[in-house]
Amino acid sequence: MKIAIIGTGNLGKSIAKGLITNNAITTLYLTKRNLEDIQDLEGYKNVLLTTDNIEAVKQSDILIFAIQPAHFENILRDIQPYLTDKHVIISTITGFLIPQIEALIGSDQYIIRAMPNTAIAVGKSMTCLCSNENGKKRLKIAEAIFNRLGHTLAIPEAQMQAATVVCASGVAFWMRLIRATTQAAIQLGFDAKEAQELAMYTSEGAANLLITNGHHPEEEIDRVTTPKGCTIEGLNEMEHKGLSSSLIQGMVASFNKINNIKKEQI
Ligand SMILES: NC(=O)C1=CN([C@@H]2O[C@H](COP(=O)(O)OP(=O)(O)OC[C@H]3O[C@@H](n4cnc5c(N)ncnc54)[C@H](OP(=O)(O)O)[C@@H]3O)[C@@H](O)[C@H]2O)C=CC1
Ligand SMILES: O=C(O)[C@@H]1CCC=N1
Repeated sequence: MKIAIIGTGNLGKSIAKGLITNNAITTLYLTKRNLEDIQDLEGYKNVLLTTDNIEAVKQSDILIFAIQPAHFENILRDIQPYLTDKHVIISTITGFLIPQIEALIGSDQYIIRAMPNTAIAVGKSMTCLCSNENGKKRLKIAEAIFNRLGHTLAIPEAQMQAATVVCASGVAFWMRLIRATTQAAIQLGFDAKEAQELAMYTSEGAANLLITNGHHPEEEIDRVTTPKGCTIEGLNEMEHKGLSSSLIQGMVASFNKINNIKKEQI
């Protein structure tokens, strides 16, 4: 597949790493105004770095946009004259709605919104997808790309803001939980490196139990909490201090902020 990533910053570079590692490209154009930060990707076969978005668009079929929301409109205006029927437009931009994209480049384009996360760099992104009417004809292509780089779920566009919080911002939320677990493990006597090892692999194991068994989390919790044991003592203390409540409130705050980003743009 001939893919271009327009805006190779934190997310764009993560997508590029995932695509390169998974051999999911025939050519990969990576664009940004200052190429210094992505020089490390230059040596890979069939990977081309350029500051020229139009050249990348002309040479590619799949266009993945990963610039900041404020830059998207101007870039779409610049590349619009060069779009043809071969192109699939994939936007990862937060809060930029399909009708806004259609207003700039036309509803006859194949437009898909993807919400991946930075774990795409290691082929483990949870990516939500939606499309415009025409884009439904190319949704399978987007699913094929992102399924190689993790797990996908097609959702209505109305749920895209919520998906951003749960999946994209979610990586940061989980990192903080893993970091806090590491700090506790250090206080309980492990050195920092071992503490992080324990935290990372325990969280991986917990997630995999749910993925593999399809159980509800409480079912797995019931298997661990010995009556009058140490697990329930710790778990209840965490809940007295507001663990679940604090997570839920934080995610709702994050969601409200996205709605403001959207308003600021309109
Ligand atoms: N970070 C994340 O985890 C996620 C981000 N997103 C969304 O993805 C988008 C990108 O986020 P993120 O990667 O964090 O942002 P970054 O700021 O890290 O990346 C954006 C990149 O765009 C480049 N850029 C700016 N202007 C242009 C231009 N005219 N042509 C080509 N490239 C340009 C910038 O480089 P330079 O200045 O050198 O041009 C920069 O590296 C955002 O819309 C965000 O909402 C979605 C899901 C997850
Ligand atoms: O924090 C942000 O606004 C972007 C969107 C999701 C992840 N990063």
